[in-house]
Amino acid sequence: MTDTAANRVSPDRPSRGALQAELIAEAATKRGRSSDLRPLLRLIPYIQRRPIDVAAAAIFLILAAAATLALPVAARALVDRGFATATPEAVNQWFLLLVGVALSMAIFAASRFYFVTKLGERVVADLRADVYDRLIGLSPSYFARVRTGEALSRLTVDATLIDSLVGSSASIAIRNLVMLAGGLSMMVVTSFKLTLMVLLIIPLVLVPLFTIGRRVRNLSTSAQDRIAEAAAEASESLDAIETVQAFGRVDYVRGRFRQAIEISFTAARRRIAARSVMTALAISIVFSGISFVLWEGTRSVLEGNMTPGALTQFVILSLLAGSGVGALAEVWGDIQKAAGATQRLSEILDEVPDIAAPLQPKCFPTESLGWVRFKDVTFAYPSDSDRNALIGVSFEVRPGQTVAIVGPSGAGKSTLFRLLLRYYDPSSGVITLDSVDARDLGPDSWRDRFAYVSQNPDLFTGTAMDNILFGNPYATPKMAQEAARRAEAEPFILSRLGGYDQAIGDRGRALSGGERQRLAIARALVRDAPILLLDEATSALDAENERLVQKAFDEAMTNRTTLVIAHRLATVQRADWIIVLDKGQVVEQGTHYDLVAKGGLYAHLAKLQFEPQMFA
Ligand SMILES: Nc1ncnc2c1ncn2[C@@H]1O[C@H](COP(=O)(O)OP(=O)(O)OP(=O)(O)O)[C@@H](O)[C@H]1O
Repeated sequence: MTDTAANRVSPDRPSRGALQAELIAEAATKRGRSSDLRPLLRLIPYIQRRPIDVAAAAIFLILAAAATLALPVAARALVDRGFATATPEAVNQWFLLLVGVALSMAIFAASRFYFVTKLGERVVADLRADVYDRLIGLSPSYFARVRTGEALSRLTVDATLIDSLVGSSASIAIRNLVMLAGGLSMMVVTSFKLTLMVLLIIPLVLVPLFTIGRRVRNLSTSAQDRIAEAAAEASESLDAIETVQAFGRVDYVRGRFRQAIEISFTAARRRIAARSVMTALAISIVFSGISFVLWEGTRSVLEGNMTPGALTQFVILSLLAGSGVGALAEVWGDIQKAAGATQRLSEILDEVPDIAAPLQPKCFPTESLGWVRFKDVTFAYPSDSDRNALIGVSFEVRPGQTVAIVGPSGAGKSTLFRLLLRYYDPSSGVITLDSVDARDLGPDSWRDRFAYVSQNPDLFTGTAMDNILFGNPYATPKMAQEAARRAEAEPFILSRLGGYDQAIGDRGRALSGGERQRLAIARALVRDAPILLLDEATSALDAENERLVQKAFDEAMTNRTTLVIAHRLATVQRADWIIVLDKGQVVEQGTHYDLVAKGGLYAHLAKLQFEPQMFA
């Protein structure tokens, strides 16, 4: 981790990671469950990829359970033989055996914990990576349906739930199942009658405990919600403190906060009361049960039907079995939650990208001309399939030409770029580059031939050099510097940022609009792609920045086929050809002077949009 200001935390505050973990854990408690456990089958291939860990986990699971079950046997031997023979040596021996059993239990349990938890972390790491691989390859139409926040929360919260399942709940469940099966069989062997009694008592103990347990859980969620509401109330009024004070509503706000606090206190009191009842019930039922079995057992010992050691063994075994049932019931909820989480992650894994490579993708000719053609292209966004955003659009951009696309807002200019970058494919019609149909290629090889500068370019946290090389990971630092020079970005990189290797801050937010755009032009230049797509910023830059960006654009356009969504007079005047879009259709095309002379939509737009610039 680099030592940036954002990462430095004061020692008495939780770190960013700790806060994040807390938020994720809180969100996880509120996630829904699924009574259908089938989605969990989806995890099997991930588990199968780690056979050694699975084998080690299984072996230590069984060994740890066996060692735990050996403990009551050792206790029995100690009581029956140790006490009976009563020689100090025998007692020493039996205690040594007991310590030996306990020690091996410790080693097996630790190894089981290590392998099972490691397996869980591994499975979740693999699953997370797969989900992210899938997400980043999906087309923007997916993110029009599913909010980015939702996708991210699946990647964090749901993956955490699966983590806790594979890394702990599953291990608890399997361990307790093994113990329960082993414990019960040993109990039957030790005393069939007492086992029957225990089997009757266990549900008597557990049913009321679970009923109240569920109520306590619901009450504690509702108490947390009330606290969150009170906190939101406080934060809203503190944010608006000036308004609160200006309107003399301080007492009113105090009253409301007090009320919110009281409500949350009442919720908390209910939870505490339910918990107290549960504690009392738990202690009384469990101990009555134990006493009853002990009473019956002691009578058997007195009648000579059982040795004291066998009774000791039986009591320990039944405690182990009882806690096994309790643990199983407790993790049942986690297992259902993890099934829900796996289901949500599987939905992402099953998502098929809209744009996929054909089975037998074609290749571009090695020598790229940069010749773009739209042939009768019609397109509707999947989220708005009744309305065509482009209708029968045909035009061509010949190698090396600069073509400006103009049109009123909503005309379809950006949509045209989105089709060129293959975020979507046309509903009908064909887009070709150097005579190759876009649909005959994989999206990556198609996009390789394009460099794109958007209106408001995304930059990444990192250095200026990282950001330029993002355009082309194969470029050398020297090529990146050359690109920055041509994009007029070098002066501010050296002076304001302090060099190529200096961080540009959180996503370059501290850079001005012009600086961001010049860095983005450098990123596009280093890509050295045959087609350049430029989306001129509509927001006004100051005169100096405007001049620099324009120079950078001019440099980028030289010797390259360029399509530019134009907002400036200088750009349209310099373009070889202008395409005028309106309501998704090409309504005019020609040169600036032809189109002005024609007196159509372009002439009108030029008057409204460009002319003021002539006098600026
Ligand atoms: N993701 C989307 N889903 C549905 N409709 C969309 C989507 N994006 C754009 N549209 C619609 O498609 C039409 C064309 O939009 P587009 O963004 O291409 O216009 P534009 O010419 O670039 O406008 P502007 O100059 O304001 O950016 C508009 O009617 C718009 O509402």
